[in-house]
Amino acid sequence: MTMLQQVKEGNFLGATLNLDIAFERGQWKTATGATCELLSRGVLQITPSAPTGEEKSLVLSSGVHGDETSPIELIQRLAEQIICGQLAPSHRLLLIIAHPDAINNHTRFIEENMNRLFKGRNQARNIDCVIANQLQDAVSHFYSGGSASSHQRWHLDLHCAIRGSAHYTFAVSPHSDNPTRDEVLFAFLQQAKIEAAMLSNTPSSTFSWYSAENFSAQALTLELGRVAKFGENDLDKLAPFYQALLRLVSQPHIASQWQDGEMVIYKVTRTLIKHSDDFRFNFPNDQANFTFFAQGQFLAADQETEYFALDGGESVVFPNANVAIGQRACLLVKETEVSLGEQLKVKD
Ligand SMILES: O=C(O)CCC(=O)N[C@@H](CCC(=O)O)C(=O)O
Ligand SMILES: [Zn+2]
Repeated sequence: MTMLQQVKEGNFLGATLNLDIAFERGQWKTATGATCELLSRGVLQITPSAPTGEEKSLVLSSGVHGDETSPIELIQRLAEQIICGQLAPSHRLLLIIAHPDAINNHTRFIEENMNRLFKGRNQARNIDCVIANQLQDAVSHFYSGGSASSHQRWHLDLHCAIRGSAHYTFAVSPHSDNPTRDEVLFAFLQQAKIEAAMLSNTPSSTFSWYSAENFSAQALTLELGRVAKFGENDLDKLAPFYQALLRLVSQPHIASQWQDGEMVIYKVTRTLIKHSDDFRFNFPNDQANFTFFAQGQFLAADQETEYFALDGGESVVFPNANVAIGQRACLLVKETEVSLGEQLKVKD
């Protein structure tokens, strides 16, 4: 079967991962009248049957890290429902299974962490850089074809965490000076029963940051449970998220009111960067995300620099001493109150 035949039968994932079959571009209509366009391997654009120009342009990406499989399974499920005519989208969608080589390799990346390669054009020194460049182009092209309002541009980049976590699901809102924290985005998180959200305080070079910074998109990295192999994910635990996603995709509008108090909000207080191979944490490698350290507790050391928890204590997220030098070794966060309004803002 050709790639296009497989995708038209609903097997977006199988066709994407089979590197023995050549990529084939193609366009077709589903039974609900939606138009599907396979733009490149793992990149499927869907246009609703009667676009008004006011609908959302929604990027849903998975597989930026090859070993984070539950989001990939969810994107396959969504693609299949749309392709097979069981779900009629009300919005423009760009469904992405990002890194077939890393997925086939069952690893986070091949040579470089792709989710640090979205700050602009990369020199094509390896497959991770080549794909990151292609994805930047795909997203840029997709947003240029949608509504003029940046509030209608959304990007949910779906991941899962390497370690256990006090919050099974949580969101990372990238930092941008653009208004990318609309109330309706956080209302969606609550409808999806996402347990916590972290508000970043400095720019990063992640895929969600790319869309927020360059296109003012309502963009988030979403952590959906814990890394497991294909077939071993407990997708029932992600059912509230998937049901909310189906409503987001299929309904013209979702309820926009954010209810204070139903989701724990953290602000990022510090990003610890690994400056040398001597970087080490003063806690075990498998320390759970959001573990709290009281003020003054020794957290980490890097050559002569020592890091201690600051005033009121801090919680650690994504600790990883094995990252490349110059990259983020962890985030330190603190629970915070936010003010309600059109945009979520940290109360200082
Ligand atoms: O569990 C971990 O340590 C990593 C999970 C993961 O891949 N997280 C993303 C977060 C991106 C962001 O900060 O928006 C990553 O590290 O790339
Ligand atoms: Zn990830």
